[in-house]
Amino acid sequence: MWCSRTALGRLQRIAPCTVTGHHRAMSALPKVYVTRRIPPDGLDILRKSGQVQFELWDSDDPVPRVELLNKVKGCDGILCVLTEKIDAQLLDVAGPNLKVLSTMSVGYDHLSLEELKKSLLIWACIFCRGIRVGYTPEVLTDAVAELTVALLLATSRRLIEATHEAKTGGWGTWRTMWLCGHELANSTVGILGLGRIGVAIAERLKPFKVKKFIYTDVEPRTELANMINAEYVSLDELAKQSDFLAICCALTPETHGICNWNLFSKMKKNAIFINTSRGGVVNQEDLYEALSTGLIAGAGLDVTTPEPLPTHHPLYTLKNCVILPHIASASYTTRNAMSALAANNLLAGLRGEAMPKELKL
Ligand SMILES: O=C(O)C(=O)CO
Repeated sequence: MWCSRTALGRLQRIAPCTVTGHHRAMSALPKVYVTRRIPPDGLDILRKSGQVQFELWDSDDPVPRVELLNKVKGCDGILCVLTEKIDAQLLDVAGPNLKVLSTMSVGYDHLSLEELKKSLLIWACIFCRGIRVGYTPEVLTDAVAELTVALLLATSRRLIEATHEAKTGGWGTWRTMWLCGHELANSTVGILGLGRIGVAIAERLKPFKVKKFIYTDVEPRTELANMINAEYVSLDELAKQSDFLAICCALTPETHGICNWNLFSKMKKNAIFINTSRGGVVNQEDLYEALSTGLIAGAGLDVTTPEPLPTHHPLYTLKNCVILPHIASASYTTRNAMSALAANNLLAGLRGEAMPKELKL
């Protein structure tokens, strides 16, 4: 149901699905479905715009797929988060009104880009979906880089193990080699996938007296690399030379499972592997083998496959594996900035204007 604000009080009681919108000439306003309770800045922008009537899945948990498919029918715009799979089925159900998809994320591996731009043959007519896509790069770079450094230090200096020992009586006396880790001073830091986030990580690590930054990507990224004085190397060399390896690449068919036995077996025994990109770039069985056999020293993962990683997963049993629940961008400032940018992308797209951050399809 699509309603005016006057009906909002009544409808809010049937949470988590809340209806809201603008009550003047409601039927004329574009219809938008927001697939999650997004941070307040973005919601305020949508509410105050007077430009759309929107319905929101007012919950911290993902909207069930059946509900999602039901709610997107006839929508002009969708604002989603990274847990929603935007595929052919959803786009078919949404129908030809859908003009804009705005995701509150920098990653877009949950969107089927091919389907978004596809032409379809319906009743002998060529119908081009031509859906424009907004996303949220840059606003989360600082938060993700900061968390990556925190995770790297927590893993390399064994902070989680250490607090556990202190709390559970393992702290006997000061011991010469107890809980020793690996330090950044004089190290080589490797970056797999050099973009804004990789540069921001390197800038933060430099004051720790890192000796050398190296990176690999599909091709040299000279301008970005010059900002951090990083050398372009092959994937093999990256594995061989890195004392710390930060994974910063997008998940694509080419990077799916790229961190596998082949990579781990070339890495140094003292190497620390850090992933804050997407779980799908890692072969987790191979990582488990590498960590449990001492092939590499440790891993810090903010992302896994699946998410959430089930509590019985073998990676949790390893002391040298620190697992976080996908929180790299989770600062109040950043999540609000992401929601505001997602809202502004959506509104600009619906007005037929250039979006502040539009994905080139
Ligand atoms: O924006 C993204 O892609 C995320 O993973 C959230 O941090």
